[in-house]
Amino acid sequence: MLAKAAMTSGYGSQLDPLTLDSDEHSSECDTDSLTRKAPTVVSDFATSADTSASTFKRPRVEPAEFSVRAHGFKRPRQKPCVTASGTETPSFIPLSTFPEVEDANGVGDCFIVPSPPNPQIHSLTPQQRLVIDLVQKGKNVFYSGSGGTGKSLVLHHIVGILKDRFRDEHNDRLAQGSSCGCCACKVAITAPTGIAAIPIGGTTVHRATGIGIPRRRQDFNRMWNAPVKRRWRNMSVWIIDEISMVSAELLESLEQMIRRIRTPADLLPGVPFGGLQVIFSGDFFQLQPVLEKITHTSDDQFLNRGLAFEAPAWTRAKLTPVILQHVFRQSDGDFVDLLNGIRTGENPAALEEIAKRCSRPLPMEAGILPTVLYSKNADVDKYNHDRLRELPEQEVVLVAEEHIYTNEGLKKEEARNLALQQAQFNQLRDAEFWKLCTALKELSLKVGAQVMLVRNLTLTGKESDLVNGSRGVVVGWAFRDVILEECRAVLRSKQYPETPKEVEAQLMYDKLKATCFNLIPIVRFRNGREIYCVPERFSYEILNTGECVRWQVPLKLAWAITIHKCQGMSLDYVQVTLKDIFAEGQVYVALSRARSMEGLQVIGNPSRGDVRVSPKVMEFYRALTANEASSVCPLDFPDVPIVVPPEEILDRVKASHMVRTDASFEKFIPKSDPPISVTCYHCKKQGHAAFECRMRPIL
Ligand SMILES: Nc1ncnc2c1ncn2[C@@H]1O[C@H](COP(=O)(O)OP(=O)(O)OP(=O)(O)O)[C@@H](O)[C@H]1O
Repeated sequence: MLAKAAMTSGYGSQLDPLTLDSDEHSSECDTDSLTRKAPTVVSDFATSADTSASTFKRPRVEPAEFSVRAHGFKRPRQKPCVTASGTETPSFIPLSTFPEVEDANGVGDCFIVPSPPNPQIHSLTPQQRLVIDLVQKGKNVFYSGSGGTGKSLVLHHIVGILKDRFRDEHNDRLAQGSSCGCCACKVAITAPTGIAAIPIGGTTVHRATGIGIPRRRQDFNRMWNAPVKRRWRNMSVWIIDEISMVSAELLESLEQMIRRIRTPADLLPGVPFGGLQVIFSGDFFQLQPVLEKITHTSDDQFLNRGLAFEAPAWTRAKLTPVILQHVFRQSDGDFVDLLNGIRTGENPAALEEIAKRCSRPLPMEAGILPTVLYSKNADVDKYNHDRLRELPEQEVVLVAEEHIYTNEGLKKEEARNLALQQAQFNQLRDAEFWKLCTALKELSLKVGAQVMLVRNLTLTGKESDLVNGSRGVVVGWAFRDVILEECRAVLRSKQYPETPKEVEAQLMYDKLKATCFNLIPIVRFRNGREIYCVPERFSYEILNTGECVRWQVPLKLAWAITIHKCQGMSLDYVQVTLKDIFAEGQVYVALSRARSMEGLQVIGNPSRGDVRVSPKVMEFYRALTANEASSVCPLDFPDVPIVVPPEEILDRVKASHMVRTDASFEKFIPKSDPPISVTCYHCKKQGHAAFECRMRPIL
């Protein structure tokens, strides 16, 4: 029994026996608590077959009169796996047996690097190429541009190039000794939020640096934790996407810590970022970091203040800036100009103009309503919930199939081995992935539900026009058996080279056979295309530990989402509710998701006063484009107080020619040039020998 499946087994018990697949998975599905009548198969349902470009007929089942809460079933494997309680024996399924990780993230000891997009699909603009050239030359780069200029696309190319620069293969043994040269160990791909990190195959800045959610500046000392320290000493390149959401205080504190970790004590203060190549991508006109609420007034409190370019570390990094100019998301030049006027604050009246032109209700196209954007979570949840409830159809809850694969197998029946497996299992079980994965653990759908893809689909083995953010509507349900049979019929006459229809059938067949989902939603997209939306594999690997896998239908309800969640998305059919706007850049982020004015509706009578742009950001970009020094002064942050283990202090003390001044061995005075003011105390509170060491600001 697979471990994660065991964790969700409560849902695996509601499968209708009538819908069981005849293959080997079926026997594993419990059938005890389902109370429903047999669904009827309506074989000729496809009402929109005329508009569908699909190669498959879509026989539909009517889920009426039954309560379905099924599909995420325990999947049998050849080998048993450890449970949450550790009562079963763990399985060893080498990661190499799995297909390439599609949305893996760097966590734990290492980073998994995603495959780059096919470079032939897009020809890059000269500016996009320039960014890549600079990266290849080893420069520190900050590249920016308005929404839709291809920042994320360039990032994927950069990752591909770095993958070529460093070895592909991870060396476990060397990694222990801190010098594995594989790309995963050498490149930290990060973003400030999980939502932004997952699509680039990265991890959050907080997780990569091991700082968690810092409340006090002292919390940055978590970076001295041995594996984190080792990782950052070994790292060569640090990528931060959506840099606009990283605060100056965070960047400054991390830079200080990374520099100290990477610089031998006798060479302090060292070079910026300890010599790491840094690549920052983002648009400061978009969403900004959320300021911590001040709960108490302590000197040590971490407040997440300022924008990244206000950090002294930003100046020290000597970044080469590149501004991408060509907007790809929207093809209508007029719309691009209006959006840019709102983005930079130069033409706030553009908001009124867009609102006027886009105030009419959007027609329902192919049964699809536009996605509604709200600024607040509560509005979104309520809206989606209400809309789903209003639908008269039977609700079906698709429960994800989840698995944990630990790296450590049952090679030896040793207690140590089992303990390691348990530790790996615990780490995987607690991974952020389960919370942040874009595929939901439980997806409630009804016929008529407005949905959105949460991943790009490769239906015929190539990139399709159905991408993350594509809008659709659930038009029916199909039985797994029926789809499998259809696939078999197509594949029976398979020849080489395969036709797109055969590739599609094979991919669909494989995905269905890999899971136990017995009802598959049929979704019609805005372009009229109608598909079986079969489960996809979402995975997350922690190097040297194992892999978390979630199989789920790649959809989410899309009547509404928050503006913060939509940063980075392209939406083809969107209704923006401009009320309760509370952040700078929020109006621009909301409107610039739309691919065209035809697909945009604005609600709420906004006025030019609703356009809020930070004067600091305006000045920053003005100076950048004019190639002048910005008048925005770096903020002044006190240096991070360092609490390091004694051996670190002692190394530093020795290397900095510090002398002990008292017999109790608790206080040191440095004699170094440049002078570093260090005071070390025995840490009695923590009950072990640690020292607090205050260093003077190193600039
Ligand atoms: N050189 C190019 N040729 C063709 N299409 C491109 C090119 N660069 C980007 N695009 C397309 O433009 C769209 C927007 O790109 P992307 O999401 O990378 O923009 P972005 O700058 O990251 O946007 P945002 O700031 O809103 O996150 C995508 O569909 C992408 O494929």
